Amino acid sequence: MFGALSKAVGSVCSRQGQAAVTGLGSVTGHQVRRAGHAENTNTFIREALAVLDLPPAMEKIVITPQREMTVELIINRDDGKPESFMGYRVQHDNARGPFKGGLRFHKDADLDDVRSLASLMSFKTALLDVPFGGAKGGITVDTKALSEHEIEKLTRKFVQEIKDIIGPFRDIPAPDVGTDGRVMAWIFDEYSKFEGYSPGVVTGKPTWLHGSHGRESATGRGTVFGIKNMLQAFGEGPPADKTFAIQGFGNVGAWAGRLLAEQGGIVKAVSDASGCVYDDGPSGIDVPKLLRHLHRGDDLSKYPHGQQLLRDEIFDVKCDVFVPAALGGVITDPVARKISCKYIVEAANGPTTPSADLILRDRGIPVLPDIYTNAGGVTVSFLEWVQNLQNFKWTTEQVNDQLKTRMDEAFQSMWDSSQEHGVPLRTGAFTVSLRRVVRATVNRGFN
Ligand SMILES: NC(=O)C1=CN([C@@H]2O[C@H](COP(=O)(O)OP(=O)(O)OC[C@H]3O[C@@H](n4cnc5c(N)ncnc54)[C@H](OP(=O)(O)O)[C@@H]3O)[C@@H](O)[C@H]2O)C=CC1
Ligand SMILES: O=C(O)CCC(=O)C(=O)O
Repeated sequence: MFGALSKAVGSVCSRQGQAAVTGLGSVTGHQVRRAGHAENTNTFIREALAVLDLPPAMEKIVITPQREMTVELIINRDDGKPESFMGYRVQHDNARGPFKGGLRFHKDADLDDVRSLASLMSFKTALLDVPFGGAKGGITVDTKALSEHEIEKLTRKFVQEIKDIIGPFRDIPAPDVGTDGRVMAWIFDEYSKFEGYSPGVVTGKPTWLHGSHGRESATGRGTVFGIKNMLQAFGEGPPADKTFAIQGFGNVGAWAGRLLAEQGGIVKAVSDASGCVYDDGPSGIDVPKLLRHLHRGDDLSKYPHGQQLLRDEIFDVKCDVFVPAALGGVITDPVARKISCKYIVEAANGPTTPSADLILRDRGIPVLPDIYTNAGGVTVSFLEWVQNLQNFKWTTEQVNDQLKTRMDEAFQSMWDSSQEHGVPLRTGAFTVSLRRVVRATVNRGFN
């Protein structure tokens, strides 16, 4: 086993030159179109595995999730009629610490989606070197069709069904698409009914209920730290005066947009599910004004300033940096062929398909990968969990400083590995993570 370990953690391998061919060459565009999201993630993992000289058994071990739970959730709707929903929790890997990852409430969430997102979590926590493994959960539900009371009942039902496999040292959920601090508070409350007062069972809670300062903004803020690091590494200078287009204007997209604008970045276009706003003026969209419009409950598609485009016309906007911050699988082959930006920064999880990724490489458009870009969320979740265990509260400045330090360090590791192996940043990121996950797995043993 120590032979395997030294192979696992040893340095470069002779196969690195073949990586692009070995990793993605075996996956044709046709296969990728048929494959689900999990297979897309696995393609990226396999490409990094081909760079590292790991024992062959490791491929199955790092790809296979440890546990997948599917539960039926029946609630009485407000009209008194029962309705059944499906919920999922996939625990991918816990070699480096308790399972960790968000909960997605969305009409298209399914087991395959959640499986892919769980796997990304294991490699994200490893890249940021926070002592967690990876998990993800979800419920197939259109939250826009449910009342707040119905969403609360559904959340509590979900906790009742998964309570035996979560816990502060077992598996710690957090927000993702369609969930927020309010949902995390219900999870904390429902779990505590069974196991006693347990703030550490979930992160992303409201700051007045054991949540951490800085968690709500953390993923967007981390994205902006990532953009700065990337621009600097490519010799471009700071974000000021660079142009941005942001797909998705929820928690992550809106925070990234707000912070970029504060730093002099020009946000030319933003979109959500309802449409796209575009402003080609010298200062772009007035982001605070747009946020005020949205906070009043008005649709983005009804924003009276700038120009209204169709939702997917955001991909046609010429900009320096395109930031997908919505759902996975949106950068497909046709999008990759036409997109008109210098860099893509994946604030969303899994936005680029493997075949589109190849097209972007051919076009020389660098991609800052999801497992790095959006890792600010889980990093501050880790800080929240630590505060919960200590029953202590840090200041916003302390949290944001820690976040910056960790995003900077992770960037350097990813960059160095990418340079060392002559591979794209995504493969560089996965090689760093895989080494850490495999080392922990092998050190802990299998008996
Ligand atoms: N929240 C977090 O801390 C983290 C989130 N992420 C990832 O970031 C991404 C966004 O998550 P988050 O901001 O939390 O989610 P939210 O639910 O807060 O926001 C999602 C946004 O995406 C928009 N959207 C949905 N479909 C489309 C579409 N087809 N085109 C354009 N916009 C669309 C939504 O629009 P509408 O409101 O109109 O439906 C909404 O603006 C996800 O990929 C998530 O996994 C990653 C790490 C942590
Ligand atoms: O904060 C967390 O624990 C996880 C957030 C998340 O789901 C993600 O990073 O994709």
